[in-house]
Amino acid sequence: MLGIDDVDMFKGISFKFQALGQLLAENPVYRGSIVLVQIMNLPRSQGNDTQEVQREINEVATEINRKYGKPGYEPIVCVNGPVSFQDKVAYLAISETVVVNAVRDGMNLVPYKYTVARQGSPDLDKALGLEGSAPPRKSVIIVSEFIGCSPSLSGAIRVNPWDINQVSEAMFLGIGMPDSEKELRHEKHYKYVTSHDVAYWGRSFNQDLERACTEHYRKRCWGIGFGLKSRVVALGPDFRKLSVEHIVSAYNITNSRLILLDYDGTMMPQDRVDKTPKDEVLSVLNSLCNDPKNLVFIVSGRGKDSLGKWFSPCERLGLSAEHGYFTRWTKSSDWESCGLTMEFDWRKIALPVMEHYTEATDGSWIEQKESALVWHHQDAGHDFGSWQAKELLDHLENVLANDPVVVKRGQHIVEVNPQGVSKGGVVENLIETMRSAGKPPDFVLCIGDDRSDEDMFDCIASSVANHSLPNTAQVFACTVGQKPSMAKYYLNDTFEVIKMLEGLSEASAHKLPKSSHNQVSFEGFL
Ligand SMILES: O=P(O)(O)OC[C@H]1O[C@H](O[C@H]2O[C@H](CO)[C@@H](O)[C@H](O)[C@H]2O)[C@H](O)[C@@H](O)[C@@H]1O
Repeated sequence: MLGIDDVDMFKGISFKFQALGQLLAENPVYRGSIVLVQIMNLPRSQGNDTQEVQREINEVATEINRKYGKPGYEPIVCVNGPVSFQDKVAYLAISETVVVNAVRDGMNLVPYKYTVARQGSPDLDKALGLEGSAPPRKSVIIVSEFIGCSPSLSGAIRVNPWDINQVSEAMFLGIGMPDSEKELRHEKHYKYVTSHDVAYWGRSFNQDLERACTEHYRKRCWGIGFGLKSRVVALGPDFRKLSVEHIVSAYNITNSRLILLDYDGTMMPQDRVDKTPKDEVLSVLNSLCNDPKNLVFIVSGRGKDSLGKWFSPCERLGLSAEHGYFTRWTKSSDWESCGLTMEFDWRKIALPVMEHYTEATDGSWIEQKESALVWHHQDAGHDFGSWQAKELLDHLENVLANDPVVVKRGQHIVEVNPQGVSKGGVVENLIETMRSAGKPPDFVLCIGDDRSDEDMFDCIASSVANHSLPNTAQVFACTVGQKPSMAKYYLNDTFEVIKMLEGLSEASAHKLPKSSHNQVSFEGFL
């Protein structure tokens, strides 16, 4: 076995020695045959800490050699640098295993150099006396999970360098590994190293740079917010504030309007504790619903019971709950479920993971909806909650990789939804229903603040592109707050949203003949 490291406190050299000690303690059969050659490059600095590391390394090596060595055999051979390039190549080429056990490091090229050296060359074969009969190439890499090259070494045995047991087991595994497996692992690494050469990295870096520059010139940067909340966002040149005059004039000339409104963060401020809609909200929704040219839907991630209760004063309002898992066309109609066949076995996997994060994150909690599971962290510490949410998202994506679900972040939430259920699907269905009824929408207003609402904007953009909407349709996809979004328009907050909707309802009120207040519901119309 071989190690090549600088002598510094991050390289985990003494941990590596301790792991070898444990291996020899547990497997006396290896005493006399296993040798770890540790090449120690000269330290790059000469501080007290380096001397301390050197002292510790020597102590551990001496102790292990005393315990498990015998005349003519030392399990640990330290080669103090500098060691010439040729000598290093020679060591690399003949070592069965390389161990890179740093607790922190940059890229660390030792495993790549080892792979190339083990692949050899005709000259090396000649030097090793293998000319003409070169056997298949094989190698074993034991690598710390905390160093830059680790993710690119898919055939390596990855270890936590702090865990002496694990490193020792990895050595045991490497030593006993069948040659055929060593060959396969070697082949993987060699392919990677030879295809990801300097020219490859140069090209991909250049491509990234070009992509970033294109975006940079296409977008405009804005400084937004104050104090700790200030940030710079890059926004498309067409992204602009939704002007009430503009939308009202489009509204006035159209006859089949689809109005889609998210709830939390759009109609209801995120920070309000009582989520019941205010009277002014119910009133504006009712007057929009009263215009026979309008189909108005609340499209929310909320459950059907809350939405049903909150919007009970709105007879003609359509509700889409749990991101479209449930739909109710009017107050008097029944809730319909989305019709997809669902299996919910994934809950048994997702729930314990969420519970684990809830336990570890004070203030967080789990919401169990009929179709989805949601982990909330609004009341947890701001930074810690966001950090945990990122971790949880990764964790859930990993454990649910083979399940029919989508894991998403929202405002202070991580949500697991069944695949195929999204707000985008709701929009698609509504447009299709209006088209089938001979009333394709010539006006679409869609407002939302969150990532799940981006699915609606995406669907609207596709409907324009594939002509599901008439060419002349007036389309207003609007996000709440200035931030990168697929929407072309923004309004700053829920207050502006309600004001704008009031503008539309006034426009309706001016046009409506008095008798229209007795019109039929959209359920009948569609
Ligand atoms: O689609 P929306 O109408 O925007 O609903 C999305 C989620 O709303 C609810 O969560 C939100 O309110 C919580 C307080 O009641 C708050 O803690 C959280 O941060 C908000 O995202 C709801 O509980 C979720 O199930 C919805 O998906």
